[in-house]
Amino acid sequence: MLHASIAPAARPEARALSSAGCWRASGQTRLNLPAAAWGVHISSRSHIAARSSTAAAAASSSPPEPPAAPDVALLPRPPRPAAAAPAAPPSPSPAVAEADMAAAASSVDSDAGRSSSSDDDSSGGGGKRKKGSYRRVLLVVAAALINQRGEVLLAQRPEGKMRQGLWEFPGGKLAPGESCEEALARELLEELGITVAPAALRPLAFASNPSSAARWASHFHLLMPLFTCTEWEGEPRGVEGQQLQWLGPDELELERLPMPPAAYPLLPTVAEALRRHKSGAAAGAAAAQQPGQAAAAAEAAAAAEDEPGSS
Ligand SMILES: Nc1nc2c([nH]c(=O)n2[C@H]2C[C@H](O)[C@@H](COP(=O)(O)OP(=O)(O)OP(=O)(O)O)O2)c(=O)[nH]1
Repeated sequence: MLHASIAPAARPEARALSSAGCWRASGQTRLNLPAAAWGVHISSRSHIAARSSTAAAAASSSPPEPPAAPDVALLPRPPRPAAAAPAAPPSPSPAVAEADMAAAASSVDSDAGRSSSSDDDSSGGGGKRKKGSYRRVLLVVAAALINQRGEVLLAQRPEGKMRQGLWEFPGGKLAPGESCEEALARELLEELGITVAPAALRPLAFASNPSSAARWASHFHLLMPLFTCTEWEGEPRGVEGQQLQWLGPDELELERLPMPPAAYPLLPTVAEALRRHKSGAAAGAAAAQQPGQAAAAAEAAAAAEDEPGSS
């Protein structure tokens, strides 16, 4: 089952998703807490430790009391020992193995309450998910780059990558410690050779779907925030040898290009954003032609920019 949810740019929770990394999967709320928040947990833990040692010192003079129950819900779980390597999927291709390694490098234990990144088709864990275990979330960030003609850029996945040949919104997985915006700015530089300021990325929507491979579907879930971007430095080019194409809203909806699973459900939302972008730009240009209407033109353009999901 695939579905996408629109997260208009102006909604604070959309920004919260991208910056704080908070989501719900398998009935569990997961928090990717900022360092400050972890500091709070650590200090509350130290407090508990201090309380325990005070209690130990007092034990010689008074009968031991049961330790005060900490608010365990607020404490990060201790990291679990590394799990045994899961069974590999049948006959992995070199590309799959490569993706798996990259995924493992950016993976953190989801049981520690943090994000987990692992490629949906390439990570192991076959069979049934252990009852009560967390589903791993593959967090991928992507960009709808919109040019002045109101077209969006699609890139073809290069040879050697999983799902090679499919057309996607440029982007990729987060590296450890990166915010969504930082990861996306890095990916856009690596893949397209363009420089994007993280502040120029505006949340538009997100895709959320289980692994497309049925056997992994109960283990992995792909979550992909999509940002719009209208300002960058440099001319986009396929740094990894990938083909690029700019598409208008109608082409985007009608061409039915082969795409990876999380891209399809986003197409209507992106097409809508392109149309808004174009009509906003046209309104601005028309107003500019009226004598003495330069301010109105600027206002119309600014209003179009501020519209949720517009860029
Ligand atoms: N970038 C991108 N990935 C998508 C889209 N739709 C979709 O299902 N995906 C999936 C395909 C992949 O399984 C995953 C992206 O992983 P990736 O392998 O491209 O990530 P990466 O750039 O970090 O690659 P690597 O360094 O691990 O080789 O997200 C999309 O529109 N854009």
